Amino acid sequence: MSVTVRVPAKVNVQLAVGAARADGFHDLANVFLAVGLYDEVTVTPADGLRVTCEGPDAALVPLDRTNLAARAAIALAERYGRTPDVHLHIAKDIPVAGGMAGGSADGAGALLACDALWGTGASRDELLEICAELGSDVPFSLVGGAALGTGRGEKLTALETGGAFHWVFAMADRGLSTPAVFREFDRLTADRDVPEPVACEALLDALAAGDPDALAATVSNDLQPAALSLFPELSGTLAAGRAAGALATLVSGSGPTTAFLVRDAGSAREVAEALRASGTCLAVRTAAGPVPGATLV
Ligand SMILES: C[C@@](CO)(OP(=O)(O)O)[C@H](O)COP(=O)(O)OP(=O)(O)OC[C@H]1O[C@@H](n2ccc(N)nc2=O)[C@H](O)[C@@H]1O
Ligand SMILES: Nc1ncnc2c1ncn2[C@@H]1O[C@H](COP(=O)(O)OP(=O)(O)O)[C@@H](O)[C@H]1O
Repeated sequence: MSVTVRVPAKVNVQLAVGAARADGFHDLANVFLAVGLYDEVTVTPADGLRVTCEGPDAALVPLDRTNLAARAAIALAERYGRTPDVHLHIAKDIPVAGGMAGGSADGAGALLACDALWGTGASRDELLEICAELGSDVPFSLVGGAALGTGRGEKLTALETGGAFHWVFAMADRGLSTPAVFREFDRLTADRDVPEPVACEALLDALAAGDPDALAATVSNDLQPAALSLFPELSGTLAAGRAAGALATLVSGSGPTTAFLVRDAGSAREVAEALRASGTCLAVRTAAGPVPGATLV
């Protein structure tokens, strides 16, 4: 018997970053939107713990116990006093190290799949607690939709959305390390006071209204200067998307995937085509959000 869970990628429509905390993390006002690009995690009983992965980026995914899917299975097994004897197979469509929370998606997916397979009866809150131990973005991968993440991003408040937002995503030819981007943020802000991160009211209103123009006017990412500093070529991709008529252009989270907000599915196809022709990125995808979080299929 196998259990499969489908989990979406995310884009951060607002990422406000505070000063580094004593534990090395940064307080955030992180407005997540789950978008329709998915990984699937299938869990099957086995003699021991094994991870396999398929997909265009599969070679970049660790298959040992550092894989977030493996860590999720181990964490749940430990809590329920069992051994994580499962084969975890990841069908990966979310770019790796791209700022779209692919690893977090696999962690949340494996957790939900193992929970269903083992019938642990864990409550939603218990699952969310394990997610937060696995990584700052993992709780959001479980819940999906749209949410404000505070603390290091793990404390979630669901947000209302008035409709679907359409996006084009441009994938880069290499990844960026999330800790390295936060370190670069610290370096770039070393000579000034970094304000407490707060969610932008106008942005929350734009989400609630389902208004892409209002959302475009309010999106922001405090990690963008750091990502561009480490990966300057991304400014060419952003410029190509802007020239193609995107309503807003931004780096997704810590990057290097770039995100382009557009008005509708037709504009998404046009901007995607122009980005492909620009030669400024490796691959281009379209997706809309919000979509539900980790879901049994
Ligand atoms: C930046 C964001 C935005 O959503 O996502 P990505 O763009 O990487 O997908 C997240 O904050 C990434 O979350 P996640 O990838 O789960 O990070 P974690 O495993 O918790 O932490 C990895 C490292 O990132 C840094 N980190 C992460 C979160 C945070 N609030 N402050 C930090 O300083 C720390 O250096 C930490 O050691
Ligand atoms: N299941 C997984 N899928 C992808 N990367 C993983 C996974 N488990 C661990 N990793 C590690 O996490 C790093 C960050 O991956 P990912 O979550 O895709 O990016 P991001 O944090 O930018 O959204 C990868 O470079 C990889 O070494």
